[in-house]
Amino acid sequence: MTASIVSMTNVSKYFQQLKALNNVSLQLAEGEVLGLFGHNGAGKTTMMKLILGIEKATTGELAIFGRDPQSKQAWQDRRHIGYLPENVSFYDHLTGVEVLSYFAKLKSVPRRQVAELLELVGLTHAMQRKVKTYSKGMRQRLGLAQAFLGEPKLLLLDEPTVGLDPTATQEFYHSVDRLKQRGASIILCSHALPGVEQHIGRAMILSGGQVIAMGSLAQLRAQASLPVVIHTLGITEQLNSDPLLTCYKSCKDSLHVQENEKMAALKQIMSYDSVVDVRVETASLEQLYQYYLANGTPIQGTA
Ligand SMILES: Nc1ncnc2c1ncn2[C@@H]1O[C@H](COP(=O)(O)OP(=O)(O)OP(=O)(O)O)[C@@H](O)[C@H]1O
Repeated sequence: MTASIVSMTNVSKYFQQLKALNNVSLQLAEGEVLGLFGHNGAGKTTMMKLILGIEKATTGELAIFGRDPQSKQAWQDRRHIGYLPENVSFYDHLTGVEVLSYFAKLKSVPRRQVAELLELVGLTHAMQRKVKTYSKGMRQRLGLAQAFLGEPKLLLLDEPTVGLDPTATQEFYHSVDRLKQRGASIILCSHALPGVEQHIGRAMILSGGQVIAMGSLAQLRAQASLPVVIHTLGITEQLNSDPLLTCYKSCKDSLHVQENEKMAALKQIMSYDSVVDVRVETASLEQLYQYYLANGTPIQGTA
């Protein structure tokens, strides 16, 4: 078994009496993308800071690339970490290309990557302009380019799509997918849930510093037992008369069915010649998030 890129075992972080993180465990494998979710103050940024070695855990075990992030040797590993902080800020009087060249030098990354990354995030046209003239979205794009420098093996992205327009958001997720394919492990923290789900392997939901849900979306859906919604067209009458279909909660042309009953319901629906269309909708990340915030209980142990 390959070693985890991020290994956290029963990690807690206290700020005086406040438990910002409480008994959190995580094993993040190479090439895995974890979505980290939670309300304001849930502990997401604290977790990233512990992984970066900016903050020290109060209790618990942490290993990044197999090493304690507080150890002297860990500074070398940080070259392989890309970090986009929540509120990105740069030297305003420098141009875009100067800012990125500066970070490239700090990370010992070849200069050619600067132009490549500016192109990737769509800033080539503005690279000679001072950052103080950049819009919010342009600053965010520059922040992403900075995080992508040196093809990091571990990427920590705090609210990466804030301020990005829909095209830039899509391009950002393409970059995430590409880095993942090349083996990078990614922790992606976002309040903008729609659009995230197809790019993450697992989700962790934090509440008050504690993990209240952890797993793939399929696992979280199964645990939550949220119904699958089957939308139909052309069988309104049968939905109200067929006893094999009226037993499911029906709303106009839709049925609310438990996952394990889905195929039986679909077979029955398809037995009618008049059926024109069928669409199956599973619980979205947003719905799962709301469900676990309302019903989740703290999870202990290795995840
Ligand atoms: N240096 C600090 N000193 C004292 N308390 C802190 C410190 N850093 C964070 N906290 C507290 O720890 C808790 C978790 O904060 P954190 O920034 O990790 O939350 P978050 O999930 O990232 O929130 P947001 O979504 O608003 O960014 C909050 O109550 C916060 O006030």
